[in-house]
Amino acid sequence: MKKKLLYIFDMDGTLFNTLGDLSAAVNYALSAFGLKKLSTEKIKSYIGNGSLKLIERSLEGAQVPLDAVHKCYSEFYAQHCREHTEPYPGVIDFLKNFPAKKALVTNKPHIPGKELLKLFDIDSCFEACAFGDEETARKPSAEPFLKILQLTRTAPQDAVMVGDDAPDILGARNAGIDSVFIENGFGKRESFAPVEPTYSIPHFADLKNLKF
Ligand SMILES: O=C(O)COP(=O)(O)O
Repeated sequence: MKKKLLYIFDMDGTLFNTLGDLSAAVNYALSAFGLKKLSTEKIKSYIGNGSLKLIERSLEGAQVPLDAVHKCYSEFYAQHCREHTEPYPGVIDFLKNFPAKKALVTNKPHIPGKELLKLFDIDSCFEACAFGDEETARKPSAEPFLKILQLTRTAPQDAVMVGDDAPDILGARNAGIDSVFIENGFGKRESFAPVEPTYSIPHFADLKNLKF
């Protein structure tokens, strides 16, 4: 297989362990509307398809206004997205030193997304970024991937998506891009079975040893 020229990364569960801050923000919003808090494991299973979907799933059918809870969540998370969040081992080194182009396709909204890139001083590592609240459809649509390929002038066969969840693996497939599944992120293989990722690695730190 040919060397990949462009690595496209997912954010939550791939570059960063954001679970602590995402859970705190979900539970803050649920409590503000008089609802019971959820376990971190439960919230983890609801992450992946953007912040509105995260809140819709977390409401578990409760009769409260979705938009108002989402606003409450988003305001809190924007203020508190840096408290427990850390990059996974090997992430910063790979982004700063691996000799390939890098881009981001995340379903995370741009405000906390950009905040984390700045916090860890990696915003200049990416040639192009697609966030979850932009005009293009979110993963698993092919749209954000096609936008990134166009912006970086890369052919699909020269790119690879690195992600931990169904929207990443399915979105890459929809765009005709190979994928690498990170096994210790937030997602589970069952969520995209019977589709298979092109490659699968236990941890992000294994990425630099992957031979295409
Ligand atoms: O915000 C989400 O729903 C998930 O974000 P991600 O695409 O970076 O995993």
